[in-house]
Amino acid sequence: MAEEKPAPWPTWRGSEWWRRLNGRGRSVLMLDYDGTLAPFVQDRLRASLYPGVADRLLALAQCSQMRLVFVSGRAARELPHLLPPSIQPEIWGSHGRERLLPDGRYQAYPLSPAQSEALHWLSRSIGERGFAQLLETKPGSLALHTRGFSLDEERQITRVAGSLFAEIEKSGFDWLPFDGGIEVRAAGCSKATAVEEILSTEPADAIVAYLGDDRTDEEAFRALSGRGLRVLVRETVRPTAADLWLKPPDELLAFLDQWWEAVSDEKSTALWNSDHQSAP
Ligand SMILES: O=P(O)(O)OC[C@H]1O[C@H](O[C@H]2O[C@H](CO)[C@@H](O)[C@H](O)[C@H]2O)[C@H](O)[C@@H](O)[C@@H]1O
Repeated sequence: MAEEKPAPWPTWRGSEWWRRLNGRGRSVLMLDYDGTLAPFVQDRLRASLYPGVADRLLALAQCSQMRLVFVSGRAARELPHLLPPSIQPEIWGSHGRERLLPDGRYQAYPLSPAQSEALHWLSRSIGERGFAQLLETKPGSLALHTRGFSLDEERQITRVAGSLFAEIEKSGFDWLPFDGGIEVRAAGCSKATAVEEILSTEPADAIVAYLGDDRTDEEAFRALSGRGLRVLVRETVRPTAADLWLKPPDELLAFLDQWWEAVSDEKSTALWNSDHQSAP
C-alpha cells in the first residue's frame, strides 16, 4: 500500500483538527517511550525523558476528561522508573502483552507452552554463541541489542540470531528489527492489539492520537487508521503510515502543549515553570 508523506508540524499546528479536540468530552493520548519521549542512549535503564516532557506528562495526567496511556516495547514494570514518580500511569508493555493499571493491578497474556519452551531455547542458544550480554528478556519476547556495534558486527549478530529464529518460527514468533537491535516476539500481541484493546472501551467519538517513532509503532499506526491521529516523532521523516511528523524535542513539546491547552479546564498559559520554552 502506498504511504503518503506525513504533514510537517508547521502546517498542522494551526489546522482545523484542533477544533475537534477543543472542548470535547473525551480524548485518548497514547505515547510510545524510547525514541519518542526519550532520546536513545546506550544503557536502556538510563533513557531519560527529553527536558520539558515530564512537566507536560504531569499536567496531562491531571486532565480528568483524557486518558493518558503509555504503549511500549519495554516490559511494563520497567517503565514507571523512567516516568515522573508522581504519575500513576496506565502502561501497555512488551508490545501489548502486558498491562499495568494506574491502581497497580497487572494483567498479562500467557504464552503457549510451545512458545515458552522455544523462547527459553532461543535465549540459551544465543548465550551459548557468546551474545548473552546483548539480550533483554521480556514477557513474550527477547530483544538483542546491537547499538554501539559496527555494521559488520551487527550483521554477524543478526545472522546468528536469524538462523536460530528459523528454528522456532513455526512455534509462533515474529522477527522485528527495531532501532538498535532485533526482537523475537511471540505472535498474538503487538502494539496494534494494544491500541485495539485500549479503544475497545472508548466511545466512538473520543478524540485519539498515538505518538511513536519506530517500526513497531507502525503496527499501532495501521490499527488506528480512520480512527485517530498517527504521529511520527523522529529527527528525520521516513516512509510511514503516520499523518503528522514531529521533530523532537521542540515540536513534540509544542504538540503536548497544544493538546493540554485544548483539553485542560485551566486554560492557563503560565503552566510551565520548566526548563523549556515551546517553539513560538
Ligand atoms: O516501544 P518503545 O517504548 O519505543 O521501546 C522500544 C525498545 O526500547 C528500548 O530499547 C531502545 O532504547 C534503549 C535506550 O535508549 C537503547 O539502548 C536501545 O538501543 C533501543 O533499541 C528497550 O530496551 C526495548 O525493550 C524496547 O523494545
